Amino acid sequence: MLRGVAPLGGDPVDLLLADGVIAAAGRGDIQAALDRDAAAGSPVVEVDGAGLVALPGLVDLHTHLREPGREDAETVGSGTRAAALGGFTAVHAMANTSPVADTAGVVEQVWRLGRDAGWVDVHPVGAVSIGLDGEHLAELGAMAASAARVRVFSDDGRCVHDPVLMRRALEYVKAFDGVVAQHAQEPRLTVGAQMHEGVVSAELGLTGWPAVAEEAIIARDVLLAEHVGSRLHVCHLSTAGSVELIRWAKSRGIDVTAEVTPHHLLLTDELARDYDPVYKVNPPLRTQADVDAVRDGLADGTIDIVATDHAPHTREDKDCEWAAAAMGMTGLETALSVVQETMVETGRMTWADVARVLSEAPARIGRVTDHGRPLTVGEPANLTLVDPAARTTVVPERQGTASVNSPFRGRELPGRVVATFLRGRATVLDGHAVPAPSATAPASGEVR
Ligand SMILES: NC(=O)N[C@@H](CC(=O)O)C(=O)O
Repeated sequence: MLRGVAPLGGDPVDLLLADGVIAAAGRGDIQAALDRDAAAGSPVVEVDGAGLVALPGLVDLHTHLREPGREDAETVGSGTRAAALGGFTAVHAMANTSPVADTAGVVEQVWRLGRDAGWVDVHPVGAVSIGLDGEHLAELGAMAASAARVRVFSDDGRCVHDPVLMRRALEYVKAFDGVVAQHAQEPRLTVGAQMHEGVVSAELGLTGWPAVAEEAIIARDVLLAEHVGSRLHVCHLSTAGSVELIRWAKSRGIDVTAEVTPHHLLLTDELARDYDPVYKVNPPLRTQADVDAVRDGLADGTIDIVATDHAPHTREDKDCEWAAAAMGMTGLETALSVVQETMVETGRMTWADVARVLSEAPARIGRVTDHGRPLTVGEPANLTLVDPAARTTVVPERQGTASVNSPFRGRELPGRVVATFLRGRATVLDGHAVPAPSATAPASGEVR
């Protein structure tokens, strides 16, 4: 029973979660349902929701869980616990694992690990090309037909740079309503790239990653998507020019969606000046003009979603000189706070907009039908409760993720995830992770 929560920041109501769904909403109805449950001896957990905003459980279209292969950086268990702590109830696990998730066998393994961990629903992303080699199409149909029901395909970490392979992938996924999520990076324009190409890279003497390398691929791909009449999704869009291209493509009716990461909404390439590799990421942090453009694009709907690109790396891979360090930063546990700071507190977005970009739209793009739903009676009880008045200082060592490469270390951010519910069961209560009861134990974490 959630007392006095504010769905999407609106008027407070009581929500009764039972049998995996929102069983009742309001006041009088709830008391009658509660009395029935108490008489039946059902366990009742009460949450005082005063001051809390209720959002549909967040859905991440872009998470690196690292298992199989790099369990020293993250496992499906640690990564999905981090996700729950960040308010997520579903994540899409990227395919750049070892082995690569390019067969039905690997995607089913990741899906099963997620189900057994029980923190969030894990939807594996299938690789577009075998071994991410960019040459041979992977078994997309077999992955779509597997138990993991893959609908999102991506070589993320690498760009599908061959236009013929990209065209084939776009054509092929139509058969099962899939989508190709492109990591837009023209490889020839970014050989040896270390950071955004601009004033700062010139001053630091680091090889630049020019905006045009992203924009050239996006321009090509929206035209390919139009030509074959398929769905295209653009991963971690980062430049002002990319926003303009997506705006143009949408105005032509091209079926394209785009994501921006929390770090590209807040941080700039100026941070590279102290050569701390925690700020090294792909695509790189850009300029303030780019940050302003992606905020505008997200606010006006050109950019559809915020996706974390949670990319955990070990200390060995990050605590070294800039040029040798791996690219990527963690993000699951700070995403909502960064969106609150950059979009809500600046007056650009409401909590209903936050629900759209962090839950409803990513669920729709990934064809996840039981997440991103309205908070109304009869809907699956996948939701998160946020205290927008709280402020939290980021301490990576205290987070759920197994890696500590957060670019927000020491920064105070607004908002705190107080509770998360997956089909009515609390995965987070009072800001702490609540492990799933084993399959045989009574459902004591279930909230009524
Ligand atoms: N975003 C990153 O900087 N890194 C990602 C892959 C990628 O998107 O390049 C990773 O897997 O580490």
